[in-house]
Amino acid sequence: MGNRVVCQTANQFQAQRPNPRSSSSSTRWKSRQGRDSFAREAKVQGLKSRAAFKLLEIDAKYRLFKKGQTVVDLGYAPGSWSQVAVERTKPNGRILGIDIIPAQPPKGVSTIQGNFLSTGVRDEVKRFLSDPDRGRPRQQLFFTHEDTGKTEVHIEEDLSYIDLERHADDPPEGGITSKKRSKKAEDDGGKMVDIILSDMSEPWEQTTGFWKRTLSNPYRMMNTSGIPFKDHAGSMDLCAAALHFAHDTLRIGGHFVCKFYQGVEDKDFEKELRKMFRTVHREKPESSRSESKEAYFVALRRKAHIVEDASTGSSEEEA
Ligand SMILES: C[S@@+](CC[C@H](N)C(=O)[O-])C[C@H]1O[C@@H](n2cnc3c(N)ncnc32)[C@H](O)[C@@H]1O
Repeated sequence: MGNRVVCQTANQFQAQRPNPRSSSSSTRWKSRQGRDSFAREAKVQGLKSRAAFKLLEIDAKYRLFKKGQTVVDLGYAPGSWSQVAVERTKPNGRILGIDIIPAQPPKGVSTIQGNFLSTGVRDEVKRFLSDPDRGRPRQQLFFTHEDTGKTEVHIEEDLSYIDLERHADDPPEGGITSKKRSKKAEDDGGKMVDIILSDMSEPWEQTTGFWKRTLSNPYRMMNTSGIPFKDHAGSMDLCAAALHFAHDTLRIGGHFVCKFYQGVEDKDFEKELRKMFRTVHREKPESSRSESKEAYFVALRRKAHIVEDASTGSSEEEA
């Protein structure tokens, strides 16, 4: 089975890989080999990219996932974080991935293609999530911006007639009926997401590797510009959009994981996270390349009664 994911934590995996620091000669070559072993291992495990190990490492430390959760994966392509989320929330979790580029959705993942910085796309995501049952059987949405500014949405149901017949007598997923799910969503004031993941990085025009352009290997753009401030500023805009979305959709007690490129503005963003979440950590996973400024905020357990000030975008106590 091509899509089978055998999730192994980065720590378990780390035990098998060479320690780049232990070598005395050809250090650079060996350390590069060491890092590349994450890519090789991703292939072996049927994961779509080495990025999976960053999330596995974060999850091993903070235990983010539970069965049946709703997870939104921002910047999901090619899809290894979504694969981890599917595996960790199965059998009845729902995973919705959003990406600006087209990509083959991993098994069990619903996807929306669009720019998450656009309000229209974020509204489409909210509409999708507002039905707590939607996305449990896989659906794929293509959100296409035409030159005219018009939007087209196509939905594909993933379950065939035969699948539906086969599962007709199954008990409700995880014992939770659709009625109970709707009631829970109501109780949470319409907030229906348990975890928001964002591994988005501003896409820049690709300059090499054009021969790799396929749907299953969708990198048509680079993830960094190579200009530190540009990468930092772009990433802070993406983080802000993800946090704004969290205000509207994340349950009390829900978690938020967000990639950023370190720079002058990240402290202010961390302050905002601290207002909204019980604990906030900065993480630089082992599998994140050491030469990269990339890091992750892991914000745990959304507090109750914190709302967003519409004019400043800042978090404050509910009046
Ligand atoms: C590093 S990749 C994510 C890798 C992914 N976590 C995985 O495990 O396969 C970053 C992704 O963010 C997406 N992205 C960047 N800006 C975006 C935006 N404004 N809206 C949606 N997706 C965006 C990129 O297209 C890219 O696919």
